[in-house]
Amino acid sequence: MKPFCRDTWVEVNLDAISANVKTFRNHVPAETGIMAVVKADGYGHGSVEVGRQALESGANSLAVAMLDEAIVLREAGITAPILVLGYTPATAVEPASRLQIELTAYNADWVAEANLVLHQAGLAPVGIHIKTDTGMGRLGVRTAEELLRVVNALEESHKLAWTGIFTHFACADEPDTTHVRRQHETFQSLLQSLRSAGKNLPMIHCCNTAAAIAFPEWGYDTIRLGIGLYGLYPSPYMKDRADVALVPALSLKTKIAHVKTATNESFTVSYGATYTAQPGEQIATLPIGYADGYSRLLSNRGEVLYNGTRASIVGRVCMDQIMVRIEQCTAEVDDEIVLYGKQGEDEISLDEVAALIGTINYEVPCMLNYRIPRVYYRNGKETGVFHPITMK
Ligand SMILES: Cc1ncc(COP(=O)(O)O)cc1O
Repeated sequence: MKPFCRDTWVEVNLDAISANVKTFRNHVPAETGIMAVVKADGYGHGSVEVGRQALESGANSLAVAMLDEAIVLREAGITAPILVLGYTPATAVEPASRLQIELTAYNADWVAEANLVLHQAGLAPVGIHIKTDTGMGRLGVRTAEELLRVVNALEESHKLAWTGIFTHFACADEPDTTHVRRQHETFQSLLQSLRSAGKNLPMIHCCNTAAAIAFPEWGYDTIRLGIGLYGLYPSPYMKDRADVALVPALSLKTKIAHVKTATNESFTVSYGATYTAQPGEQIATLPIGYADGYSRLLSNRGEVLYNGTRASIVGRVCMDQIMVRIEQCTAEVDDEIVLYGKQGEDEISLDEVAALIGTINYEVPCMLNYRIPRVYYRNGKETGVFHPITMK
């Protein structure tokens, strides 16, 4: 029995994940590792399968946004180092010890509280990466004094080990490098302040995909590879630079559920009757909608691929279905449609969809939710399916 009952699915090309890891492997210095960022369920691609493939292809560790995401990876049997990049409440740190997951810290009081929680539970020490805020304005210490306080608190702790220090860039994907260079200089100054205080520095990292592309020499001990892992560029500017050739890994496909031909001038389509089909137009109904994470902003604007050619979305995107106009009028039920990805000589890229709905390519795959199964391919063959609705 097929593991899903609706013919709408995401295809993830694991060969693309592998190729993208190897591209960055060759782009950054040999001594720089690769930390594959698989937060948000692998940017919508599936964190377990993408994480496994990235590690097999040369990544050294994984990163996620929250401890819950790291637990999923450990429960799937992944034993590689995992770093939680976001905030973890001190009261919630026990699983990080039990499953040996590294956490991020930037506050001496948090260190003391987390140390007490682990001490009272009699658990093993947890590795901690200190986050510095050099200009992202999100999480992290901002001054050398704060930083030294956190380092000293970690050194006094018996249940937390200082294993890394990092920062995150806000504008590394832009042509004007003023901000990113200023952030890197601030980061270097903070690192130097610790060396001057006699501290030996653990793992150092600062590069996201954009900085890894533009400043590979800032790789330090590892880059944190997110969007580039999935074959997407952080910005149009980074794509135009063409420093690295990336292969998009995700496609979104469905099959026609119903076909009809407009018979008269009053043939309106979808809620609000915002589209009137001309007599003779062929309208196909597709089983995907905004409740799947396919944006309603594509109403009367988006396009899909049928038989290698474009078909316009007509009418409003519904919760579970959309309608498209088939120009050749040759469509039949069960014909395959590509919503994101390639078909024939054409491609509907995530960049194109993101521009249409006024967002960035990062958000488009992250929107695809639990209702859509992920089907994985390697060497052109299906290797597995993960369907959140029916599988744990
Ligand atoms: C702290 C942190 N680090 C790294 C990333 C990955 O960024 P890209 O997807 O742009 O590579 C995200 C993030 O929040």
